[in-house]
Amino acid sequence: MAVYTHVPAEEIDAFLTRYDAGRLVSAKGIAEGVENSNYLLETTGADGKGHRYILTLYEKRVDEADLPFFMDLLDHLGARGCLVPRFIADREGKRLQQLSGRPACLIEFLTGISVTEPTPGQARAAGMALGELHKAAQGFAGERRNALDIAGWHALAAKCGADFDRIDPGLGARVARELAFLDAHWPADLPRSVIHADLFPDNVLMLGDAVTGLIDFYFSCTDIRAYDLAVTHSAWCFSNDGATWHGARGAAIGAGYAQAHGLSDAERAAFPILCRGAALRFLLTRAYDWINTPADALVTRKDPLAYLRRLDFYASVDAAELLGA
Ligand SMILES: Nc1ncnc2c1ncn2[C@@H]1O[C@H](COP(=O)(O)OP(=O)(O)O)[C@@H](O)[C@H]1O
Ligand SMILES: N[C@@H](CCOP(=O)(O)O)C(=O)O
Repeated sequence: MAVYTHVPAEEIDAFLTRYDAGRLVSAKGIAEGVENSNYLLETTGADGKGHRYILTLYEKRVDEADLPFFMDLLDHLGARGCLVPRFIADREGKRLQQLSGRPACLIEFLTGISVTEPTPGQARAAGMALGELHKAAQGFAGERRNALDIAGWHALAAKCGADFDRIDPGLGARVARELAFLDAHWPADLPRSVIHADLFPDNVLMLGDAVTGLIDFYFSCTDIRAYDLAVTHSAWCFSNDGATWHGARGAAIGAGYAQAHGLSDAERAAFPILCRGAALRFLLTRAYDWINTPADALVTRKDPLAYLRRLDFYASVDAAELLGA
């Protein structure tokens, strides 16, 4: 669940008076998500016809100073046809507010559901949506360093230290070996751009095979563009526990991305290494959370070993296996 800050309905109703959004009809905490507190709001709407919004309160992991980057990025992408939610400005033009002591924003609600077992058709649509996002991101002037780059992985691994082996005996040594491999082989000259960096199925809203929204840009940053495809591949092409590889989804994601954006020979050749990096990144953040989240916390911890299984798979295959011939 992800409602860390509980906001009384009266306070949300008063908050809404700053906007042309109507009066509050209902506010429901959203269980999905792990980073922020999210509410689904129903209001009477400025026109009395009823309207839905997302209210997000930013918790400790999102730095308030980064919010203008995310807001400008979504404006840029939205203006170029990407289905992304806009941050809504109040009557004074302010998009960032304070609510219950937290930075808070009112955000456009997008329809659609997140799939849990994507079909190849849905994987293809996700690959296309990522390619279109990368195309639309061209010309975006904002930049944000990826805190979870290779240096960030080293820092996280150091913080986990001896605790890795409490998760799985030998995990610390496996992570150290992988970091050494990636230090030696991480590509230095692939094209970089703004990337989403967390395009998991729960961050893609769909109706059937059609993408209706891309959400949760709070990890977006500037990094190797094809690394974003590797992150998406790692999230969409396996069973949740990482034990089963779905090759048809991999080929579909690759085909969708190639159609919408294109993938160079150099990006394709580096793809298995980029996937190893992606798998290690999520293994590390999940391991850190596993170690540091009390077992009785309200948020559900995600299994780091599901990403160790992906990592082992990526270390054993080539690009043709991952993306189709
Ligand atoms: N703009 C939106 N439109 C519709 N639903 C949304 C929107 N933003 C968030 N949600 C819902 O809230 C959930 C959590 O949002 P998310 O941004 O992934 O949270 P977190 O940053 O805490 O991981 C999503 O899985 C989705 O169900
Ligand atoms: N996608 C990450 C965790 C981040 O959660 P999100 O709800 O912000 O996508 C993972 O699965 O480890």
